[in-house]
Amino acid sequence: MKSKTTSGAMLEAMREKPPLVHCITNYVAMNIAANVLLASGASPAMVHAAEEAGEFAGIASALTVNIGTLSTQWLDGMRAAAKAAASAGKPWVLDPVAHYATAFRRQAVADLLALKPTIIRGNASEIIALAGGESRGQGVDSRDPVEQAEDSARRLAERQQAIVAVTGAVDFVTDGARAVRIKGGSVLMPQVTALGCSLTCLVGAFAATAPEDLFGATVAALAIFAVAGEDAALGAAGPGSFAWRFLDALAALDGEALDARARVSIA
Ligand SMILES: Nc1ncnc2c1ncn2[C@@H]1O[C@H](COP(=O)(O)OP(=O)(O)O)[C@@H](O)[C@H]1O
Ligand SMILES: Cc1ncsc1CCOP(=O)(O)O
Ligand SMILES: [Mg+2]
Repeated sequence: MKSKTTSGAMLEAMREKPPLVHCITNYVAMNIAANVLLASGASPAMVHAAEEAGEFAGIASALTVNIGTLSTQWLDGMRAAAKAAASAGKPWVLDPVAHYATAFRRQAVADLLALKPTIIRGNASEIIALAGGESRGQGVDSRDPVEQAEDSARRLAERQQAIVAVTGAVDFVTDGARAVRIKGGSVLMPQVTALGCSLTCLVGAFAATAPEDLFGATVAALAIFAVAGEDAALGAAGPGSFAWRFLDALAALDGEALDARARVSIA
């Protein structure tokens, strides 16, 4: 197997040996997220029941947890899975969808943060609020620019000892010490529901492929979304055709093209 030092090499390694990714995501995202992982080369499994989520996390190579359509039973499954992943030393990714909206979500996210996610991926409003700032988010949608979330992301990464990815027009990734920005994507992406949730699952897939370089894995997932988003926007008539073009664009990208076209810069 080639060394996994670039986003493209990680993509090729994932396709060579598709990782089993345990996704606890929401009802809205389940189908598109599974298709995004398949198009990228990973093997998704959407498993959320409290009775089996802990056991399943022991089988999978990485876990992703998303609170988009939360219930007490789902939360029990998330906690069991996060504990199992953490105790097995497997990476797990948290997507704190609209965590600022209700007391139930705020408490759920506090419980999950205590279980030490290795990576946190959210939009700018979610990351600002998670770091303790005033966010302007409305429901699941961000109303803050990523630039305004960069300091929050750095603080959150230091506090949680985690990698934090903030997405939007220009994405930002930090582990508290290092930071990069990733350009690309399309204005049509926030017009298609659950693309952010799908990206969180894809971060899990890259983390499963390159657990020795979780920062690089996070960047690789965001970079393939950025490049495939640009490709899908060419010729898309609107959000509907963008959505299926995006899956095709993910599947069509190879490692060499990803490395040649990813626009990643040190922040
Ligand atoms: N204005 C934009 N221009 C280009 N890409 C965008 C834009 N807004 C979001 N994206 C991309 O859409 C994907 C989902 O991010 P985002 O919309 O921030 O997440 P969420 O759906 O959780 O709110 C990411 O790949 C991000 O880079
Ligand atoms: C619309 C909606 N409602 C609850 S979860 C969800 C999907 C949110 O997806 P994303 O965070 O990727 O925009
Ligand atoms: Mg989201």
